[in-house]
Amino acid sequence: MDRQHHETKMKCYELIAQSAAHRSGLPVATPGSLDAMLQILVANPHLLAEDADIRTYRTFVETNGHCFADPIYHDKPKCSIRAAEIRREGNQLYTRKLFEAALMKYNESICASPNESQDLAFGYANRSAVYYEQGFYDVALVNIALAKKHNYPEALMPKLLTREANCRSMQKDIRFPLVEVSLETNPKIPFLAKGIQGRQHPSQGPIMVAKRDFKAGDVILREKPMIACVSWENVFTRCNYCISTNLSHLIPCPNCATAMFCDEECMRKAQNVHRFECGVCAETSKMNDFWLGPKLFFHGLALFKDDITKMMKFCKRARGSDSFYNLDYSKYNPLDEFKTFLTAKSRRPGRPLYDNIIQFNAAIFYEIYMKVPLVRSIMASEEQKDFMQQCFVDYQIQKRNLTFRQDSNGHLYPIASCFGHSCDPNTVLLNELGNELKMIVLRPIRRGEQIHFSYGPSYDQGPEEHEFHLHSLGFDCLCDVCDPNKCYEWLTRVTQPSSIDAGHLAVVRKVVNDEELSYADKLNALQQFIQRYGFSHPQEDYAGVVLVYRGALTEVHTAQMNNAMRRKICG
Ligand SMILES: C[S@@+](CC[C@H](N)C(=O)[O-])C[C@H]1O[C@@H](n2cnc3c(N)ncnc32)[C@H](O)[C@@H]1O
Repeated sequence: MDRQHHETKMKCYELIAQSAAHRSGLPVATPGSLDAMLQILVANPHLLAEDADIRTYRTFVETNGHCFADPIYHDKPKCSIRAAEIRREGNQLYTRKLFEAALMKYNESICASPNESQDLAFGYANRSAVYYEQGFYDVALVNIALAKKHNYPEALMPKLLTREANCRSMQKDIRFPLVEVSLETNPKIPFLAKGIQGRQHPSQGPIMVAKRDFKAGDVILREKPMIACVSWENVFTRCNYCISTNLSHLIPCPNCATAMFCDEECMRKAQNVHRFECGVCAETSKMNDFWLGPKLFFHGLALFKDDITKMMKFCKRARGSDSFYNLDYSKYNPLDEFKTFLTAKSRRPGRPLYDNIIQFNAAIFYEIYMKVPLVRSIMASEEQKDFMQQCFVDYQIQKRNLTFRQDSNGHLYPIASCFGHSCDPNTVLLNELGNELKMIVLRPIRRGEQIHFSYGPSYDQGPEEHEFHLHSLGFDCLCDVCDPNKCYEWLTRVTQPSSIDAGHLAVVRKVVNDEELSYADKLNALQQFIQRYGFSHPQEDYAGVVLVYRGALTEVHTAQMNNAMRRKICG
């Protein structure tokens, strides 16, 4: 996905360079794709002109709207016939034992089922069959309960009851190792370890620095997103509110066929923003990479209790903190956080062409959201409409400046965003399955050192892959590996002769490869080694162990997330 984006962008830069030749008659790529947008921009130079403003883009979208929309993405109403059709596609995948793909279809079918229809019950029952087949009996039981609650037909009940009885007899207690480290926390940011401070770096802007030593394995940050949205590919696999990956127990929005939630609580919390997009969710979620600006706008509007005049006044004179790091999260105030979002500073340079695409997208979003009666009723005057569209642009640019890319879903993690990037990071940021980020120390960090993680590029990816990921950063990396003033010294240290005990290294390798040993034992052995030989970083042997440790942490994290999810659903 990332590579595809990168290639598309590169292609467009080439196109721009030869734009004179391309100004007329460019073939339009898949409607709605980034590729298509870039081509349209090149073919319509007035959109790239300096005086092009939100009205220029709005007029263009109003007159040409039909060529941006791909009809498959249009929101469809709930419908029994369609739900049954999608379920049948799921059944075919199930028969071929393509369980994950089958689950996605069952979720889509559940979402398309009219409220209280038997299709809903069939969807849950089929989902239980997948989990039964895979041996996840507790999750299967939750889905059987959902099917029963939603009028599963009496005539078919015996089959479901037999599956239920089988699940109960097979249920086992499954345990995963825990690698929690509890550190004293920052009094103002209770989800960040104490002893980490913001500081200005001459070339990287604000950075985070250790004010005390940290050990390998220390969990220094656990953060939930301020706001998040799922991409089109994930609408039937992730919660629309908290973006947790969740194939097993998503429940549908009662009013649309696109949004799903973990449970009633996520559904309730989502309403602040979802009520503005219910009915156009399919259209908005296909705009990969660009939905966060509008989402932040509606998040803000909800904080002002839908009073657009009040919000406009507030935004004109908003004076917030220049960094989320300075907020007091122990007295969490979403309005202060929103204000900080508006005023926080970042050093990311502007990207002219990319900003044009954001303008273009904002105009398309404007068209889509104005179809929602609630939005139309609030945005009454031209000034209010312009304000909304301008916010879509500004918030998207601001979001891009403040954040880092982790996956294809959109999110804003205020505190994690304060940390810089390094291609030789001393922490790892994990959020494989869920919405919560966890920052874990990979190797000893001494007082005074910068704390960083990788936004994507990492020196161990090999030159070509590393180069590719560096391109997608959107800024020139100045970490120890890439900064021309530092890289020679870094390389010299990599190739220095090993100063670690060969016997100890052999023991660690043996422990890691021993299939009889638990993850907890392996992590323990790795952590002790990494801690003891911290001074040898980045020598090859040492760096190799750190890499293995990073992989093991990721695996254990995934297992923990699965376990946490099972506990959440199964009690
Ligand atoms: C998410 S912010 C990180 C916090 C931050 N320094 C800031 O400006 O808000 C990302 C921005 O930090 C800067 N940055 C982070 N890591 C960097 C690095 N390795 N080299 C150069 N600049 C970096 C870039 O300007 C980037 O756009």
